[in-house]
Amino acid sequence: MIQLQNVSKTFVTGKNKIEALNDVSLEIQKGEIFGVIGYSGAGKSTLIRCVNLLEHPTSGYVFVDGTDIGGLGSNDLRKLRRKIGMIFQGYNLLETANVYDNIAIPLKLAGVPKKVIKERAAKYLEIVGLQDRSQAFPSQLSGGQKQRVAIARALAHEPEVLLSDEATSALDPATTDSILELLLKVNRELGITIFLITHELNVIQRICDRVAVMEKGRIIEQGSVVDIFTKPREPLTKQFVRNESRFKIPDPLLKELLSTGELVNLTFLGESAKDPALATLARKFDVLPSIIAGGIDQLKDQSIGNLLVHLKGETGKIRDAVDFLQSEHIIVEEVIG
Ligand SMILES: Nc1ncnc2c1ncn2[C@@H]1O[C@H](COP(=O)(O)OP(=O)(O)OP(=O)(O)O)[C@@H](O)[C@H]1O
Repeated sequence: MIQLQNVSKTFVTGKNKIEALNDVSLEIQKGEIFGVIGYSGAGKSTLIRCVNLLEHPTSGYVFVDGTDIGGLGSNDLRKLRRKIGMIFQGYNLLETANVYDNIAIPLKLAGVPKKVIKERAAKYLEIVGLQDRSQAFPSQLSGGQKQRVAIARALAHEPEVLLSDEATSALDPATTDSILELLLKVNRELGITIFLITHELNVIQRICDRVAVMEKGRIIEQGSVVDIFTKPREPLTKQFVRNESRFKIPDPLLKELLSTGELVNLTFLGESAKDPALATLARKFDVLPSIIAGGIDQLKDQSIGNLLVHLKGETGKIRDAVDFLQSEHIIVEEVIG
């Protein structure tokens, strides 16, 4: 649906040159939710803005539905932009217009007939759960409701793709969850492809199919959300994943546990969650496992179990036990002090 090929973007301000994007290549499939995660300044906003040419790449190509959008004239570009809706962290609503007009005015400017405008406003306000608030002004709405209006406004153009620029970053956790649920509904029920950028792993975890990690204008790692969660390779990816989902062991406890055995993080996926693997360690390998901590991460379509386990036994036997766990498709990571 969207392809970025070797996209670079350099901003020149006075004597300074900022390489906001450096040779970025990505492919977003039709119907998926694709997220880009990175810290502030990584280049995420610049990247997403290249998809609808709010920002023009310095070099490289952007294809939407097979069309090289860099080569489009202004008329065709306007048509293409109708295929692509966008929502923002700051909502970008017209404060002086009520909810209905926030949806209706852009449609009117796009030449949509009045009757269709009415139908679409009703339809999409219902989808976002604000059918009763069409006469309210943005100042009378909560942040979550404002984002719902912005989503309805974007959907009312019946786009194929929705771009989301940190849409939940200004919202509290419960409201974030409800907006993420809405984005999932938009993806599943309306079949809209979603390309989002965020600095919150929770957003990636809850709704994305695939993710790219961005640092200093480059994509440093990308893959399915499950792979990135279970087998992060790059230090930054590990930092995102561990901060969110791994156990923080107090130093004194860590020292004590390491002085009496080995400490391993076990990650269970799918079928491996059902095997009585830990019981086997004691029976077959003479290794005593003690569970120190445990948790479950819920991803979009599956859950991942995590256990922090202390293994007590002879070193050779612990090695055999770890080999056995790996043969059972459990991901084993040694915790070192
Ligand atoms: N219009 C601009 N002119 C000059 N520099 C810019 C411009 N837009 C972005 N930059 C610079 O490009 C780099 C990437 O910025 P960008 O906003 O894309 O990052 P980001 O990952 O989205 O971060 P944030 O979440 O803080 O916006 C930064 O160093 C930023 O200062």
